[in-house]
Amino acid sequence: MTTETETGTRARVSLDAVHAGHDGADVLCGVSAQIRAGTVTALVGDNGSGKSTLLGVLAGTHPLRSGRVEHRGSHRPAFVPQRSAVPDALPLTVVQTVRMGRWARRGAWRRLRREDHGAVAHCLDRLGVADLAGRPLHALSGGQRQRVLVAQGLAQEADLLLLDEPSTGLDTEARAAIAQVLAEERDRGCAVVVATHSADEARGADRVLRLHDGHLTETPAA
Ligand SMILES: Nc1ncnc2c1ncn2[C@@H]1O[C@H](COP(=O)(O)OP(=O)(O)OP(=O)(O)O)[C@@H](O)[C@H]1O
Repeated sequence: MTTETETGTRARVSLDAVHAGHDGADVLCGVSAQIRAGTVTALVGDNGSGKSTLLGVLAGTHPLRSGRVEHRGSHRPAFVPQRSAVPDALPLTVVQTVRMGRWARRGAWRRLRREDHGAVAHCLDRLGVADLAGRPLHALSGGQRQRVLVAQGLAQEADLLLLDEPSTGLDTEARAAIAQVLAEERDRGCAVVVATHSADEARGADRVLRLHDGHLTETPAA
């Protein structure tokens, strides 16, 4: 049986000498890392340094040129994309968007159960968007839509949660709400990786990894 302590120290995902990129050019040049359960890792680096590419590799959606990625979780990773990566005109309401997060557990288009609806309501509540549940996504502000995407990620109840700049463009209250839910996810044993340009978000993490010139280095968390 796995104890709490072991859960807290086990790697949810390991990267070994990963090379990956776009259009023939390597963006990640031999990246190795272990992401442990029950931690928040901030992924920092300049624009174009490869943070989104690395999140795609961790999610298992971006192809490797060489190296290895090993997942040890029991569910598919949850990935919360940058708001700009999601079309503004998706014909979905807020609650429908968050319900899609449950498909990771039930299978796409399957009938959701009472517990799924409960989980969706809880996630809407945690991100402060319950009162927007019936609104179409395209009728939301950018910050509201960003919170809905995070709620969709939470609804997956994954053991590896990857977020691409979730706090960009958010007001102070929304940033604090996201910091709070990420800490809660960590406390339930989830491995959280958050790409960020925010010094505050990096300061709140257990660990900070910096991408530069295709290489990943650990920087002290302030
Ligand atoms: N679809 C793509 N096709 C070609 N090149 C790409 C593609 N996506 C990213 N790149 C290139 O890969 C490199 C890394 O991009 P990536 O989006 O991973 O960086 P990032 O650190 O997330 O950047 P930002 O902080 O601006 O979001 C950049 O040089 C970028 O131009």
